Amino acid sequence: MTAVEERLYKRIKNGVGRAIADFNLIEEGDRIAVAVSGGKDSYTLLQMLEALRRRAPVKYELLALTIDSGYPGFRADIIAAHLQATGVPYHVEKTNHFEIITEKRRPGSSYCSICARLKRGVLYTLAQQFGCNKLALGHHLDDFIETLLLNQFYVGSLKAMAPRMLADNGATVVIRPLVYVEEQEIIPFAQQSGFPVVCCCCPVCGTADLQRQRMKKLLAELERENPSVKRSLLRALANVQPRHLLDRELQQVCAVP
Ligand SMILES: Nc1ncnc2c1ncn2[C@@H]1O[C@H](COP(=O)(O)OP(=O)(O)OP(=O)(O)O)[C@@H](O)[C@H]1O
Repeated sequence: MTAVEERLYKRIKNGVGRAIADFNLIEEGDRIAVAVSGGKDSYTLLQMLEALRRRAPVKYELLALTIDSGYPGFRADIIAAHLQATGVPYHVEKTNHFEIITEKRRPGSSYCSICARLKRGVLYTLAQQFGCNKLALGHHLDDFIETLLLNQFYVGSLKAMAPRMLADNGATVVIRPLVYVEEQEIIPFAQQSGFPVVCCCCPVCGTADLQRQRMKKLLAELERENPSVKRSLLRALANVQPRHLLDRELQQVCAVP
């Protein structure tokens, strides 16, 4: 590793360590399922959690989980070979999601959201089946703030993502240890690490989610004027001033007598 590569590796690892500490993401005895899609983010997540595990005073175990949704051309074998090489135990689950979505999707409904919902359900089930109390997902800082903006611009709600939350199944704790890591750190890291990134091969791969693309573009424009705009938006999520919002339920909580 060159000095520059080493610095990037340490910066990402420190960011993950900080998130773990700030949000109590990992505790003694945890068995964590790491959702690995074959994309740069979840490969990075797995590498960081495994590097930290080897030195952590807290004992925890990892299991990598990959869902093969059945899209023709999806190279689950490439992911499996990589996971095998990392030494982390893993499981690849083949599903018939492609068939289900093709048959059941109503015209106009979002392909990505149905696909993500189906995958999430299987990930929760598998985590429980394999005795994992937590599920780690590869969402990073940009995902958090793009979601924050999307919800404000298009949904009318003030919410982003949770770094730690109890899943709908009431049993699995979902964690997002890359919350402090920017996508522009992950891209060169994935390249320098030689991760075998594979395409999900779904029919809308790379063309979907135009609103998210719009947010990315907007943030890139703003960043040219203010290079710390993304960090500022992330800080805003940790610095909520309920008295200066319009939510009437919150107003009752903070009501001035
Ligand atoms: N097929 C899959 N198998 C296992 N986990 C998945 C799969 N698809 C998505 N995930 C999990 O959900 C997270 C968010 O999914 P999304 O499709 O938004 O991926 P992404 O932002 O492109 O990230 P990545 O680079 O890891 O694919 C991923 O980082 C990963 O942890």
